[in-house]
Amino acid sequence: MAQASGLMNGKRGVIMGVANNRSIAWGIAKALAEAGAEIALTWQGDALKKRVEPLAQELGAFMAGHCDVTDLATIDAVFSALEEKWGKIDFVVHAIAFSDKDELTGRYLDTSRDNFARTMDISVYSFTAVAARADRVMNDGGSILTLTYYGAEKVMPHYNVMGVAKAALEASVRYLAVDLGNRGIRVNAISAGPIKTLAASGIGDFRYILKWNEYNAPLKRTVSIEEVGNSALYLLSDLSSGVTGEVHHVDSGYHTVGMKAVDAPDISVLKD
Ligand SMILES: NC(=O)c1ccc[n+]([C@@H]2O[C@H](COP(=O)([O-])OP(=O)(O)OC[C@H]3O[C@@H](n4cnc5c(N)ncnc54)[C@H](O)[C@@H]3O)[C@@H](O)[C@H]2O)c1
Repeated sequence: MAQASGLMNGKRGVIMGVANNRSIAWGIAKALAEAGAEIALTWQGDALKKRVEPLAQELGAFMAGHCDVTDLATIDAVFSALEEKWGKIDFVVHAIAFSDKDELTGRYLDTSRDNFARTMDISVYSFTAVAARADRVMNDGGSILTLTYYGAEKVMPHYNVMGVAKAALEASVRYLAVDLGNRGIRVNAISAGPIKTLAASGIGDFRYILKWNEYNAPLKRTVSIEEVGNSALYLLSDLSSGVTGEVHHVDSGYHTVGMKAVDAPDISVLKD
């Protein structure tokens, strides 16, 4: 992406949700760093800190702190650390979601109240909580991005309560875009196609979902974290200065098709 070099010069921001080098957030971090951004990373707990630390070193990123979004004080602490280090920031990436994997299989109907509330808290409310804190330390004209999935729009096998959460997350993007628009701050989402990450491994029959996308998407393949990163670079840079409240699909075009492709094999569920 040599043509992107310098696009993010002078811009600073935080990327929340790197767990390892397969995380979508890591694909975004690499694209932004390559384009000249100064980056801060957060981590969830000591176990992940060990994985995130060497990745941060690779990009010269600032380790902004432990953040478990169920504990709002940890979000406050991260934004205080960013303010202390940089004063103001220009972008925030929220790549955080969680649901009990026992409920990411079978019927949506069987979702428990506890897991429904926890899934919504971690995967939806946290975005609003982060945006509220970002508002206080963000330069006018900043950009905020979250990650969603097509299961928000259409029923996907096993996605269940996470689909309901992503629908609410996408609605949050639109409401936050209005709340922050008067300062020129933009709020968007990338709807990524399926990618094999730690979070995705909790979803039932995920290999089948990957294969189905590969056979039926217009581009006849799945997407990489680098491709999501490059689209994130557009949404976080001034190239997209007229774009807000948008859900941008980076899914090899899968969301445009209505049926199995005529030339696609009629596969059945694949077991690991
Ligand atoms: N992988 C896919 O197929 C796919 C497709 C579309 C959208 N997404 C979305 O992309 C985002 C990133 O997921 P990923 O696939 O890169 O997986 P990942 O496992 O690499 O990242 C998920 C991140 O969420 C964080 N997280 C979970 N609970 C948290 C909490 N309580 N507090 C703070 N952080 C918490 C984890 O620490 C981890 O860093 C998620 O929102 C996911 O729903 C993923």
